[in-house]
Amino acid sequence: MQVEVNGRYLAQQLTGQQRYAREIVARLGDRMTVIEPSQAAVGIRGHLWEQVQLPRKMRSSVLWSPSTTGPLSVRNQVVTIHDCAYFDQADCFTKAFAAWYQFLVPRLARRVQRVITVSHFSKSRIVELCNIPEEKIDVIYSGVDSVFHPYPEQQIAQLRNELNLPERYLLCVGSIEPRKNLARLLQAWEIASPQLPGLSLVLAGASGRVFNSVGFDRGPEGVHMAGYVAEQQLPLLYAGAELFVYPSLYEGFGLPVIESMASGVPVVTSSVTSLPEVAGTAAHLVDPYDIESIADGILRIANNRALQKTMSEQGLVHARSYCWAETAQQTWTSLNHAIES
Ligand SMILES: CC(=O)N[C@H]1[C@@H](O[C@@H]2[C@H](O)[C@H](OP(=O)(O)O)[C@@H](O)[C@H](O)[C@H]2O)O[C@H](CO)[C@@H](O)[C@@H]1O
Ligand SMILES: O=c1ccn([C@@H]2O[C@H](COP(=O)(O)OP(=O)(O)O)[C@@H](O)[C@H]2O)c(=O)[nH]1
Repeated sequence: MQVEVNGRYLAQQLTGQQRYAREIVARLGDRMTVIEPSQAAVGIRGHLWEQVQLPRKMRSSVLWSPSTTGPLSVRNQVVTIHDCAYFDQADCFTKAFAAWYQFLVPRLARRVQRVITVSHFSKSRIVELCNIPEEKIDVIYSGVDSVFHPYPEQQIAQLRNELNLPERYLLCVGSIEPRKNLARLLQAWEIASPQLPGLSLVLAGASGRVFNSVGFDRGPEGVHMAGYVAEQQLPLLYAGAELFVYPSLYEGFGLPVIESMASGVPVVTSSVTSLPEVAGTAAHLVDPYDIESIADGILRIANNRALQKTMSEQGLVHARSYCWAETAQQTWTSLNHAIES
């Protein structure tokens, strides 16, 4: 049995949802046919393609939509809904994006055969906001690519040269958008940085059409905005960091947390939404709405080499429980469950 895949993700920049789709398709490719849109199918054109052209291109009986949206006319479908941020954090997105997702996703969730999601936190929000029974949803954790691991200093130094990075840095990776809480991170950095001589903060990620403003254009002094970092460079960027700081307000999973743990870097992240579930006991958790709490988390770890080493070891062990091959296997089981029903 071949499953057809909604390939709208192929026309989008690689962030969390697109990485998820790509990693699973790479492992189940022999059993899947990806229906590809044209490269121009982004934004509204992408949604039109998904609703109108994609159903016409389908041949087999089951469609998997891996990135939260899918065609409403196709009932024989499994959709992976990553989060409900367009409801719970609607202000972080443009009005049009939030309104369309609020209209589309609950209807889609009710129509399709099964729903997959990436954390128990997201499952609870989908049950409530999309009004579907919890038995219809499979929770399947995302994985981490084997390219994320500790690297020798020589290779990291080469990347620092290429990207013109500071010698010693704390890192945050994520789109430049309000949900990632960068404005509070910068305020916390202002409090913490005088006690961290020689350390800079590096922010990696791009802004996007669908997000509201984060409230600043340039990072203040001591903050290096690296822009979108190509995936070939990302493993070294993580591995070179002394600490990963990710005080996000809302995640469905939070791939960068596991990517940095797999890179051997200690993590400070938020105590809300999916992040405590995904980070387990291997990260230091802070209140993302409290600037002092973020600054305190940074200082506790950045100033303590012994704690950094312990957290790095704990993170490396914890990250091993997230594996794309396992994610793909469980996804196939869920798809088969839908096919059989
Ligand atoms: C970085 C970020 O916050 N991503 C969110 C966002 O995803 C964007 C969305 O899927 C866009 O889709 P569309 O073509 O329908 O406008 C993509 O273009 C962007 O590349 C994505 O970043 O919203 C998702 C839904 O809440 C969320 O899961 C994802 O983390
Ligand atoms: O400059 C960047 C910023 C992010 N990413 C990748 O984009 C994904 C972001 O994951 P997240 O779960 O934060 O997804 P989002 O909420 O941004 O969609 C991660 O796999 C990152 O490695 C990347 O390749 N380059």
